[in-house]
Amino acid sequence: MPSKKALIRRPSPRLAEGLVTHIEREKVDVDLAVEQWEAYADALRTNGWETVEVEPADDCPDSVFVEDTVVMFRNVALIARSGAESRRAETDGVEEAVAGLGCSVNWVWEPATLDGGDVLKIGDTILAGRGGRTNAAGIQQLRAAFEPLGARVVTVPVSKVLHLKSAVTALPDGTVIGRIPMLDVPSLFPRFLPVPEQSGAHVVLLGGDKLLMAASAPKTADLFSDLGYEPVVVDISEFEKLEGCVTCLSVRLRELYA
Ligand SMILES: NC(=O)NCCC[C@H](N)C(=O)O
Repeated sequence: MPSKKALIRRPSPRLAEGLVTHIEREKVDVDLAVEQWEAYADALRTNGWETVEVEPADDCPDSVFVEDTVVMFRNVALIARSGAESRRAETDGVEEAVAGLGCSVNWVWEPATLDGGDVLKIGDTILAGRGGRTNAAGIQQLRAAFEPLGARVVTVPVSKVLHLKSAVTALPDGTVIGRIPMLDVPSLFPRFLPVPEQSGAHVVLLGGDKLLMAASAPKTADLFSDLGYEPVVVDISEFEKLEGCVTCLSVRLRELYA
């Protein structure tokens, strides 16, 4: 059944200790991050999404990036196993949250690793990034979990950015958006629209023509407006310092069964 719920998770007081892999570390203002997170959650609610808070994980600096902990396909949740060992404890509260919403729950098992940020769904096609956080076994387990439900998993090599979705996301019509220098194999994305800013590669589809996106990509917001979309802009500067983007701060549940 169609549903409009979004999992979110309050930032840890230890957010500033979060992992940084592909960019220089910058000082994170945790109070500002909390304000930005609240504004992000408000933007979801204002646009028709009921937010569901996963129990905070204060000892896990990166726990606000809840997208990495679980992949949803229909009402089935696949609990991830991060390629970053320091992030594995984050899944505990997430299992409870998705089970509480009536999802059927599966797990990624050792030796597989998979971060939700490496999984981009476009209709029933699931693009899976094989990169620093997701290994081949992780992709096999993703396939085993979701292909029997009608998904088709397509693997994409990722080496230049943290996750597949750091490089690309997709517009409501399925057009993949990103910047070519960030892609290992650009030809894997048949309908591709280059965007002028790296953080413009990240959109959360809010429904209809609305695209949630970062304030750091104003030229891309203009481009999307010109194409007939309605950008909903949030400032997430403190999360961007930790290689986060709009997509990683929530998990949308669009087909709950209950
Ligand atoms: N899906 C995402 O893009 N998640 C961002 C995670 C950032 C976090 N500092 C990490 O390195 O795991």
